[in-house]
Amino acid sequence: MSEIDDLRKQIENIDEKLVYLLSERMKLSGKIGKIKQKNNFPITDEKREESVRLRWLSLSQKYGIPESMIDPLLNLIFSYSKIFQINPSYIKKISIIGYGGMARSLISLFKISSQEVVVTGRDIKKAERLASEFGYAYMEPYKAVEWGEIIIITLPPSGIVSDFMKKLFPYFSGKKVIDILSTKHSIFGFLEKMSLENNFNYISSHPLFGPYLYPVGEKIAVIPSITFPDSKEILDFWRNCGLFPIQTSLENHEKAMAVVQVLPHFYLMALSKSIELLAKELDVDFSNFQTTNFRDIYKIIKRVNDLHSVIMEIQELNPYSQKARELGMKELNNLYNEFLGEKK
Ligand SMILES: C=C(O[C@@H]1C=C(C(=O)O)C=C[C@H]1O)C(=O)O
Repeated sequence: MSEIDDLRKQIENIDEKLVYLLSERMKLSGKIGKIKQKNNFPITDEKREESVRLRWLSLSQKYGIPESMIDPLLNLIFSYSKIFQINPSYIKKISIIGYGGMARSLISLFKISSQEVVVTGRDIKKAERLASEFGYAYMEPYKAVEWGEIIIITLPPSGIVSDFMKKLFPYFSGKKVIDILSTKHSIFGFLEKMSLENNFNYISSHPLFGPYLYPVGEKIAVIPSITFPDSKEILDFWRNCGLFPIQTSLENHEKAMAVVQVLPHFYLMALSKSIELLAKELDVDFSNFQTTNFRDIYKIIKRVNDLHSVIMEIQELNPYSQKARELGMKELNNLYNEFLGEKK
């Protein structure tokens, strides 16, 4: 056996141990998941994740492994560890109207929590493609609505008030209906009215995460309406699928979104543009000089740019947007003047 073959054999032995240890770690995580479920604790424990991360960092120093390996490895381990903590205790029939990124994200969650799902929408091809990605089926709109116990509308505001939906609402009678918009302001009132007129139970939800796969342990805001005042069933439903639901009111939700979405997006859009302009004006190619902080910020900027239409929708529709932007401008100006003052 050549020396390389011998070393490769040793690597294979270690790989087997690594995979075995990963499976043992996942089993322990699953046990913790059962205890959390019994006590209604959230799956994600950020404090614990931070302390695990710090421990890994100090171990990486001890054993001479580059620190930069730790974050990507641990992020992957945490997300799969949390998948092992989902213990669905019941199965629901869920009809998804729409086939965008958030529909995909939620369907991935329904898949790993063993829920029954059909996908529907105006474009049969797109709905079929999304459904089959997870081994689910397409159903035509009226049938899907009739089949589902829970109807989740994942359309943008313009889709919710469209003729397509207006024709569909009469078939919603007796169903539990959820929208997932980031800005509820005008649409909440519209859907509440539709639910009164068409005799369905409307409860709004807002996933507090982006359109990525398997968002286990993430939070989702739940806002009851007149036709679905007791949110317990839907809080339970989201918990059963691996999310951490937070009940709130329409007003409180919009205020919170002004703080966590409107203001940061506003700054990030301006930052994105200013970075581009400054580099042009200074005539510098900075791509080889990205610091770790800059790389992280740039990743976020890229995500914000990728979600441009949703982000503009939030800026437009959130009732506290103008206030958030005014305050943001004022603070930027104050900071600017402070630096001017220091120079004098
Ligand atoms: C396993 C747990 O659940 C989650 C997964 C963690 C892990 O894989 O180490 C840590 C914290 C939690 O977000 C736990 O709470 O300990």
